[in-house]
Amino acid sequence: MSAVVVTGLRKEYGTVKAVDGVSLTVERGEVFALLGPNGAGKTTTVEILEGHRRRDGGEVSVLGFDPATGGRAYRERIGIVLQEAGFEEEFSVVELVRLYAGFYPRPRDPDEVIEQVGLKDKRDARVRALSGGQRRRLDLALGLVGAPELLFLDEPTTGFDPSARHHAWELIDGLRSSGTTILLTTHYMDEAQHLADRVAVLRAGRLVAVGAPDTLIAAERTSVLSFRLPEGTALADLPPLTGHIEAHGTAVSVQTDQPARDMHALTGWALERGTELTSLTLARPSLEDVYLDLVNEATS
Ligand SMILES: Nc1ncnc2c1ncn2[C@@H]1O[C@H](COP(=O)(O)OP(=O)(O)OP(=O)(O)O)[C@@H](O)[C@H]1O
Repeated sequence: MSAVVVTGLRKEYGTVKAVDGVSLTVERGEVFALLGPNGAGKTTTVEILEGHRRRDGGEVSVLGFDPATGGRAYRERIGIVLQEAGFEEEFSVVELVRLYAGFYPRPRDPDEVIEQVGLKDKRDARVRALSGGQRRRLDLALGLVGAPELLFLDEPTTGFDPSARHHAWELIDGLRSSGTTILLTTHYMDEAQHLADRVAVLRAGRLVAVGAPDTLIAAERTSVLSFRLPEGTALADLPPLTGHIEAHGTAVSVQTDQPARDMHALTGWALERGTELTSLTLARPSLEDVYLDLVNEATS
């Protein structure tokens, strides 16, 4: 059984179609990232799955429950890490994690969770004395302490310093290895590319792509050959290339889906002329390139 099955999901606010017929499936044990520009409908979708918002149409099944009616039995099996959780400021870290542990039937050991999120040094610190990044780690600890089968992570590393981000990525990789299903939202494409088994790109309430990052990259974008025109040569002197050529001054880029052929033509041409192609690179597009293409295409 899949962890999440969504069919034809709809949510409207007045005339705004926040979610407009979204269908997707998240498999058990998968890390699934919802991507999309501000206002695309990510939070609305996730909150409906969490049981925090009512849907206007469509079917939703999460761990076999309808989140709208699943109640406590459902909430005990999921973990939610929100962007801005309001905490009891006077509690210490360990007190708060213990408090949350008490809400679940089979919680994890609070100290183990505190260590896992990298807050061991702050175990007895008051919440009000934590930095922004440390609060986010505490958010994560509170989401994990109930030993959830499915964890919702809303922009889990926003505000983290680079080393804290990498620590969070390792933690999420570790949760995946232990079989936890993770549904996350993020605006960081490198994060999605690193963590997610599959991503879904939402725009204006509709899905514009779903798939493994590598599959989307392979399907949507060509490779890019870049180099500088050798002195004394013009664009017109270049050999025939299969790709699309763009030039800014002497900087040339070729978008090609036949990189070996174009590279061969170009280097053969340069060798024949006895010139060097300085700063020649062949780059595979990143998920960010693909994402920008997808959300921009959808605008036009
Ligand atoms: N409570 C609400 N009342 C009215 N409109 C809302 C409400 N919540 C969201 N919307 C609208 O629904 C659309 C989708 O919003 P949503 O918060 O789901 O987007 P998002 O993809 O999570 O954006 P972000 O990346 O900025 O968090 C937006 O147009 C938003 O203005």
